[in-house]
Amino acid sequence: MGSKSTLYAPCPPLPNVQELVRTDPFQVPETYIRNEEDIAKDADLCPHLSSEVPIIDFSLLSKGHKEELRKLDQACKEWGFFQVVNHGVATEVTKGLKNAAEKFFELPLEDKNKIAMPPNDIQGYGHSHVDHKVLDWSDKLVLVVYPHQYRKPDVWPPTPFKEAIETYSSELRRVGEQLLGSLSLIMGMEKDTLLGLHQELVQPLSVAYYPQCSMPDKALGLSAHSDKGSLGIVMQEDDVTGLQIKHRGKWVPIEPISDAFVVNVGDIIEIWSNGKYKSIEHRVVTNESKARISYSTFYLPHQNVEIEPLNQMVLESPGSQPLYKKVMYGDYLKQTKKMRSEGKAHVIEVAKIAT
Ligand SMILES: O=C(O)CCC(=O)C(=O)O
Ligand SMILES: [Fe+2]
Repeated sequence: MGSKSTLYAPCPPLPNVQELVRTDPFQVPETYIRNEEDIAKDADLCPHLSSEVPIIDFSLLSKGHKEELRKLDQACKEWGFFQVVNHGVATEVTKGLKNAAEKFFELPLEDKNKIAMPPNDIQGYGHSHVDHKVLDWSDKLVLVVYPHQYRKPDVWPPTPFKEAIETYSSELRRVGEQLLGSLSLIMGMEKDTLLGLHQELVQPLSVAYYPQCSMPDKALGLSAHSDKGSLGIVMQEDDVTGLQIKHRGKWVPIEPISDAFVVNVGDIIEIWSNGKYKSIEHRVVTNESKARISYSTFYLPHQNVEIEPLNQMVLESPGSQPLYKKVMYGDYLKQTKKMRSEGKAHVIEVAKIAT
């Protein structure tokens, strides 16, 4: 016995936030309240810049239209975020997922907990454990959908939610691969290069439920972070704004556009592009009167892939020097997970070369 067993004792599960609100809509436990300093920084909110977040026509992009590719390059350089329209995913598919998810979150907790995330795991319904920061005002269902062999059938919901996830994710695989193709082109490579560099395109889906919150300025639905994969695609609901991105030191809300997806550059594209394309900090704020559900698809490389700035991106950058060290993707994930830093300081600490 002794210290080792204490260290590895399973962490107690975090509270279910939806249930907290159901039992008392006005309670916000201390563990969710941000520190004063952080809250004071919210004066940097800039809603009027929302209309400037780039919008890209996916169907033109897929056909290789020069102007759309130029817009993509600009969006990834200046914003790290953009919305895509005309993505070709049928409304029945997106609606199908939204309807099924809404029904799932309405179930009693004991039913939802039939697919609870086991301790020390990242798949299933609940929260992956965090021991170092203010808690997020949300519950999540996280599933690795592709490749098939990473699936954990015990934490998948039953039909019809299961089918809706399958259908949506297979469509999103096509959209993600196509976007990686367009990114390869604007990085001066063959269309299939970035996809190939993943060795295996790992694709998790995170369905997040952000309950209403009686203290929206004190608790965040999701604290500031950057995504650790190559790309992320978020489907938002039409009627609740929550996602905000850091643009030139200010928080800019991403206003939902009906039938659009929000796409963002992750840390790995930032490293591959030697910092030309930016993995931007983002967060989700809470809403006093409405719950919000979001659907985030992530694309990640195989954990044994060595990530480093690509040659031609180094050559075209000022000074022609790599700005990031070589790091194995699995190690990158492990190291960044251990870190207590907020936001995207982990990219700097783990991969960036001091200049
Ligand atoms: O809920 C959202 O809009 C964004 C979620 C997100 O950024 C994430 O899960 O990494
Ligand atoms: Fe994110």
